[in-house]
Amino acid sequence: MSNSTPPRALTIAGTDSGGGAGVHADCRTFFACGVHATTAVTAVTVQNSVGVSGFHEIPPEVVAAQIEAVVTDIGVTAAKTGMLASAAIIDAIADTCDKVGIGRDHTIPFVVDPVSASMHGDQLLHDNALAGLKNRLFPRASLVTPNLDEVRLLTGIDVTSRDMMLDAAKAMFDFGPQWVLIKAGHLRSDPECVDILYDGVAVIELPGPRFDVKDTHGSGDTLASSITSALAKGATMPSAVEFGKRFITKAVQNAYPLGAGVGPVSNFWRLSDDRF
Ligand SMILES: Nc1ncnc2c1ncn2[C@@H]1O[C@H](COP(=O)(O)OP(=O)(O)OP(=O)(O)O)[C@@H](O)[C@H]1O
Ligand SMILES: Cc1ncc(COP(=O)(O)O)c(N)n1
Repeated sequence: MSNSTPPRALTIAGTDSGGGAGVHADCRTFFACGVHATTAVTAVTVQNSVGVSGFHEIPPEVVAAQIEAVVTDIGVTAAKTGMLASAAIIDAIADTCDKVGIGRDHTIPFVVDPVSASMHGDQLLHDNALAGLKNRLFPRASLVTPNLDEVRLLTGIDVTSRDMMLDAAKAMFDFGPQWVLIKAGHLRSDPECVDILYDGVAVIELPGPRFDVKDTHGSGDTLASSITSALAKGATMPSAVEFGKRFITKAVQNAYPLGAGVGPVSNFWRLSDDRF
């Protein structure tokens, strides 16, 4: 007897030694969603609940080789990016995605989370890499998932109300992705957390409660990797994002304290159980 191969997702991202965000959050989320996790590590961060004190970049050719090794043998049914660190790594990823068939014009859906800094404000992407994100990755993306700080950095739009999120979505859409998801986590004046999904025509609101919690480390990664999990199983973009929104809402609700700083959202809320 042999069992069938499950859906496989690839995360192209940095590690978080504290285990709250990055590759760790992505792999846990893939696992919780019943998806086999594969990785292409871009950088190793020195990180805990208080912040990021440094990182070591992986050579671009090693990042490319990881992607190629995984896709050509294991095959992946969806891929996502997180921390990418440098322009050279972004170039290597874009070239490799074209080579192995990842992206909006290929069969493997590609979620690009334009991570620029940690929630503590520590920079995770060099300033000169923003052009690479815009010119090389966004046009290949099936979905881009900026938070409001990333929207400001990439488009100059300072979103201060729910109405302005559509302006942000339109400006991000002009960079060439198939879909845009604007995340409302940083719109703290809003009593709810309503994210917006846009494809140039449809505007889909993703409503959700706003929980009064301090432990939200890894929320962006967890949302993007739960969406990627649903895409890996063949979901359409609107239903993948609706699934992701349900997943992250429960993950924030079940966030837990860790260390002296900010704890992570729970990627394993679905598995919580009091039995061994
Ligand atoms: N306090 C909250 N209560 C409920 N949902 C939240 C809360 N904060 C963030 N979210 C949700 O979490 C997801 C990630 O949003 P956010 O805007 O915080 O992204 P991010 O800044 O990239 O996350 P990160 O904290 O990893 O940097 C979104 O779906 C958002 O609506
Ligand atoms: C390796 C890595 N990737 C992503 C984040 C962003 O997560 P957060 O905004 O919650 O700090 C991070 N801190 N570290």
